[in-house]
Amino acid sequence: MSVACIVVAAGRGERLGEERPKAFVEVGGRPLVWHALQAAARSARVSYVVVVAPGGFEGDPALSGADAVVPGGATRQHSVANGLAALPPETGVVLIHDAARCLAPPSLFDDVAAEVLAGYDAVIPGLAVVDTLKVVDGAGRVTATPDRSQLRAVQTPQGFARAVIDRAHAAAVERGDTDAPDDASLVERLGLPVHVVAGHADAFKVTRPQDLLLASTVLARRAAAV
Ligand SMILES: Nc1ccn([C@@H]2O[C@H](COP(=O)(O)OP(=O)(O)OP(=O)(O)O)[C@@H](O)[C@H]2O)c(=O)n1
Ligand SMILES: C[C@](O)(CO)[C@H](O)COP(=O)(O)O
Repeated sequence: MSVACIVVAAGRGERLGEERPKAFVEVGGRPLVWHALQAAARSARVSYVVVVAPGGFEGDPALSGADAVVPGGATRQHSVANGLAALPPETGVVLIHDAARCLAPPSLFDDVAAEVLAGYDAVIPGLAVVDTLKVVDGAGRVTATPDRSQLRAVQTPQGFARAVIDRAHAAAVERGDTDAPDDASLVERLGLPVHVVAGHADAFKVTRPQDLLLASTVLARRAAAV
């Protein structure tokens, strides 16, 4: 079955605070989206990659390895929908990946795709959380302390049977949802199970300035290992 990957790269990156869109900020001399695209393309399972790009960046040389480039939308959910609309008809499995998780290794794409190919409709990588989390009300009062052993910090790539993710996004549009936190949450809304596999420490999301320092360190470690 054919596996395609959508790399969403159309966000502004407000929390990073750089001039240019976050996916085009460089680490190790290359834009974040270039690293993400390389990892997707190096996965043994992925045969087609669509990048969802911010306005004005569709022709950027960093995207030359993509099979297709489409424009982004106002929210991540809209950007993913644009990517879904651009998939070739033969696509049976869809991986959806954040350009911001630029150092997720190819093996993570392989692992997620393998589980979908094995029959799961929705597969997401997750890591145990390292902080104690609190539920807090509008007045800043703690209302609960969830059992940490049941929580996971989830990453991308998230993988789906194509028919399921198409249906999940169509249902979101019907409900009027526009800004889902992730794609798996839309599958959850259909009442379908979502399967969690082991995430990877390198699949962290570049969100704030200090994350760029971590990304540089990871790249240096990889360069030293070869
Ligand atoms: N309209 C949007 C918003 C986000 N994304 C992508 O979704 C991924 C995860 O989003 P996030 O890390 O929150 O990126 P931004 O929305 O750019 O960050 P911020 O919230 O700080 O502005 C990123 O790869 C981002 O480019 C997108 O393609 N289209
Ligand atoms: C999709 C995601 O990366 C899974 O952890 C995350 O939900 C994106 O969140 P953001 O609000 O766009 O940073």
